[in-house]
Amino acid sequence: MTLNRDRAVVVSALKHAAPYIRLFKGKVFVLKVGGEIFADAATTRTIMEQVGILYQVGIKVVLVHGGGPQSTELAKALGLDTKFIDGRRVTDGPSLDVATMVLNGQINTRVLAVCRDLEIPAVGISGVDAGLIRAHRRPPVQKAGQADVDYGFVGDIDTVDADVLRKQLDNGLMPVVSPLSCDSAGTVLNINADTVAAAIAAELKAEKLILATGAPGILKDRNDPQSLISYIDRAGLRKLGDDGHLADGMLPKAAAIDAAIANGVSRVHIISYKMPDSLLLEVFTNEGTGTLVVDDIGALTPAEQSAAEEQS
Ligand SMILES: Nc1ncnc2c1ncn2[C@@H]1O[C@H](COP(=O)(O)OP(=O)(O)O)[C@@H](O)[C@H]1O
Ligand SMILES: CC(=O)N[C@@H](CCC(=O)OP(=O)(O)O)C(=O)O
Repeated sequence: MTLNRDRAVVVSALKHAAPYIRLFKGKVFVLKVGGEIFADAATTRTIMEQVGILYQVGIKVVLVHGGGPQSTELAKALGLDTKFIDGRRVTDGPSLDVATMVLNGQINTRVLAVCRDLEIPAVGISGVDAGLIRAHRRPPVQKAGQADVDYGFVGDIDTVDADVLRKQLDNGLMPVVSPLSCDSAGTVLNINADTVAAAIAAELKAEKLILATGAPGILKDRNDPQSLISYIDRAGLRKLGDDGHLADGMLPKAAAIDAAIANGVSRVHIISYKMPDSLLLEVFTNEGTGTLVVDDIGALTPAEQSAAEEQS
């Protein structure tokens, strides 16, 4: 009896997923996974198993990883100070070495090793490889009433060469991208991983940009995990920022989301890796678990619109 019920559940789940598989087969998804997720072998495996399913059903996945907490940890072990301003790391020479070791070394390799075990044919790459990301060093930023902020070796993106990734995707490989980048003279630059993922998603004209993080999604009140916003549009997200509801790592994330949508990515999802199966639920069901950001709430499907109305 239980066996029959289990079989029925499996068959029903597959039937429900079938339209989404049909819709997304061959489409490009850019998935950014925050470094916190890779701090633990079990959470790493959980997210990568879900990535493996996306890959197996024919979605062309580009995985961009972070590594912020690990860079902070290594800097501390080396006796280096860490400073973030508006969610971006102030990166002096020694901090850049740390970021290089952590992002291109530790985290990228860790993800590739799990992919080997899961039989996902993944290739490690960073913004420095070929001409993937061309950036320039961010000039000192002026802040009203304060001294200029020099972020050091932090880059702002000029161009993304999507062909570097397309060649891999077209050959059935899954690029695993470290956000480290460089300028045309070969100066290595540190760039926030959400910023990199958004620029890549825009250049690849991705179907979706998915940001997996530790927060449940975008919160109306950042101290209240129950205040999750399920749907929001660009104007709403900007207002949230203007009203002071976004801080720390959510600042570059919100800027990246805004840039991705402005450049043609129609759906950006923020999901929590702490929610079981959040990636699969977001992709293969109509009821996501995190926040969906679109250009204009009016552009949502009727089912999504009624859910958005219920929420407001
Ligand atoms: N309104 C908000 N909603 C959700 N998270 C927020 C908000 N404002 C600030 N945050 C902070 O932003 C963090 C997410 O950014 P970050 O830690 O940089 O994640 P990641 O490393 O995954 O990119 C959350 O864990 C939370 O502390
Ligand atoms: C300039 C800047 O802030 N770069 C980030 C790059 C890594 C990153 O974004 O990692 P998470 O996604 O885990 O936060 C940093 O050094 O922390």
